[in-house]
Amino acid sequence: MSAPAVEIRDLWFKYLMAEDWTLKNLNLTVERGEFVVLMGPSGCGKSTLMYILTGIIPNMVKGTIKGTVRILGRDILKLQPQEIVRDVGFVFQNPDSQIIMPSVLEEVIFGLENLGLPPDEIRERAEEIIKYVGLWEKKDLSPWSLSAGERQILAIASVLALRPKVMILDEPTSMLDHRGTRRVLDLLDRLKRDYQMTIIVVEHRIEWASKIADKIVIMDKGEFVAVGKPSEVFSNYELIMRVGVRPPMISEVFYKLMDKGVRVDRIPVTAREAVELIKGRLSGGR
Ligand SMILES: Nc1ncnc2c1ncn2[C@@H]1O[C@H](COP(=O)(O)OP(=O)(O)OP(=O)(O)O)[C@@H](O)[C@H]1O
Repeated sequence: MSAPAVEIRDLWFKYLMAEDWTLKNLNLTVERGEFVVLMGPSGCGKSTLMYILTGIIPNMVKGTIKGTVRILGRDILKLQPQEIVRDVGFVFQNPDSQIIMPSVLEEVIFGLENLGLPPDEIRERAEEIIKYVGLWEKKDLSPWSLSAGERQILAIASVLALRPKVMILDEPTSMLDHRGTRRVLDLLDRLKRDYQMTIIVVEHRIEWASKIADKIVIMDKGEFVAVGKPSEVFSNYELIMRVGVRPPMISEVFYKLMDKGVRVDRIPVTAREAVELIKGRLSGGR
């Protein structure tokens, strides 16, 4: 039986100069092909966890770590960054921090050159991925002539070209306008559909997350306080309110109905689920 995509066991982390633990006793299993959305208030430790999953901690940022983190069965706390990038792709909040080459095509080629592939194969792979993400018309342009959303798509394409088995994205839409956000989220939808890639993304767009996520992980003060399907996590009204994560709008409507004394069998997380619930109730009442 193959190992899960990610296994985090009893993970604790404290930054070098910090007094308190930033991550406290984290445990999580992400199966291959799962789409996980990580949420939580600012400063709760989301980026810190992403840095551990990608090897930035402990290779570039130091601190005290306890516990184990296995990706595809390998203990990544013991691996060098170049060994980790074989399996794990990382996309930062700010796409501009990853761009260095003068054209879109060269940018994607640049990352592939480190893999030691024959030049023809590098070009083929780069062209294929640029077409897939919809930047073909712009392949010869400077990355700096693209919109911020397109630059983030380019950053994702450069990582995808390396064919990672696990993609980690830390708030990839936080610097984008509505249109840029839409493009990035649509691309993540397609990656899930077309490649069943294991994806862990920090993202606050709750309506989108509720539709796409296999698993939602809610973090608060360095701990995982809820892990489960969107419907399980958002049905926990008290917890959602305590942590201060905004639930899907449709869930909020049903919380309010509950407050008014209406019997609610289950909290829906999408409009479609709500329609089914209401339809069931109306036809049952006839
Ligand atoms: N290099 C560092 N040294 C010491 N403390 C740090 C360091 N980097 C982050 N922290 C602290 O660790 C805690 C968690 O930060 P982190 O960036 O992981 O949170 P986050 O949930 O990603 O926040 P945000 O949503 O605002 O990006 C914060 O209290 C932060 O101040």
